[in-house]
Amino acid sequence: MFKFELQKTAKDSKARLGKIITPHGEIETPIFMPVGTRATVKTMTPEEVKDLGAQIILSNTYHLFLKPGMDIIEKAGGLHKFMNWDKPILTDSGGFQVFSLSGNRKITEEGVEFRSHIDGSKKFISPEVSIDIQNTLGSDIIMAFDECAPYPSSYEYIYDSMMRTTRWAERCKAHHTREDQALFGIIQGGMYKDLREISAKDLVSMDFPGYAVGGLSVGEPLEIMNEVLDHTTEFMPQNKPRYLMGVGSPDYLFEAVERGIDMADCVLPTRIARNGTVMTSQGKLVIKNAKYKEDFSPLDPECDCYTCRNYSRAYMRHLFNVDEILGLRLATIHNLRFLIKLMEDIRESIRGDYFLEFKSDFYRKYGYNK
Ligand SMILES: Nc1nc(=O)c2cc3nc(NCCN4CCCCC4)[nH]c3cc2[nH]1
Ligand SMILES: [Zn+2]
Repeated sequence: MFKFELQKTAKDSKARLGKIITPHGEIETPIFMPVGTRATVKTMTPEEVKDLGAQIILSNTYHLFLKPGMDIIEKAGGLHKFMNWDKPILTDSGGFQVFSLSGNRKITEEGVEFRSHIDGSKKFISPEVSIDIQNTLGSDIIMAFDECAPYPSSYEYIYDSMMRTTRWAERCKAHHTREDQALFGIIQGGMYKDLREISAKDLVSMDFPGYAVGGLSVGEPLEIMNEVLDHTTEFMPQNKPRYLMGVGSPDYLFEAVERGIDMADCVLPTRIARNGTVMTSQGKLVIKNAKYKEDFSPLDPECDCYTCRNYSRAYMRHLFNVDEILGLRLATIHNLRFLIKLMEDIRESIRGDYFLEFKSDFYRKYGYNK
């Protein structure tokens, strides 16, 4: 039902090629996963997401639990049917969202009491509740219920939080029964290398089919993320997928792949698209800038997406200037294609043993002065 095949590891970095096999299809790694938090990749139809080359999308337990609620999704026959997406889906467990979205919440050993960010009503999620929700959603890869501690946090806080997350992971594993879903453990430990090692070893001993590195991309400098990540992947099994949560700009993706990460997700490309910022091979571009008023070239001359093949920067600037919905869609198509294509090129560079050269060429053109 769920399998990971490690196909190649680079000689001069920890970058690797792999393939994940799930009941809804195969996923070539390294992979970027578009986010469809509330059962839609915002402004895109599933067919458009597929045409962009997306192999798997992400959705969120927390949001779907609140709206439309599990009753409706159950009656719809699960999330795939409900949203008309027949490829793999990964669902996050609600841990991050509860801690980052709802204001007041109470964490106990049992779980987390919080108020819905929609109507303020009292809600409760525990490891068992999170697993039950994800079982109902029917996603192919589900995540353990964890606490993503804020940055910065004290050593003591991270230690207690990480140990509780490990106890919650045990409860998730004990409660999860669906054979056709792969439950990933999530490694915590903040920015403390010794705690990352403890968390990784404890979770690896529970033998999950895959592991995520949580608690990163929470505002820490990229250098710190890199250091913590480089250390953490040392304790993650070679033969299982490694998923870095919440990462989605070109540099973060390159740095993560270089340190042995296979999967990543982020709302960034779709979110910045909706406010008119697009990623191009020459760096980011804010389309509302007056300098594009009469620029009839495509967003990115090197891009093969529908938007770049059919529309100009001047037209895109016009659409954003007059708040036309088409602008949101065309910019989203471009940004998603840009990252999906980047991951295709990264996979090709690992296959051909030129990943590090590809990375430095890309950084130079994109304007990263690293
Ligand atoms: N269950 C769970 N556990 C985590 O530790 C976690 C850690 C995460 N870190 C992020 N970062 C997202 C950063 N993102 C950047 C672009 C704007 C919106 C926020 N997402 C995460 C999701 C996560 N989910
Ligand atoms: Zn494009």
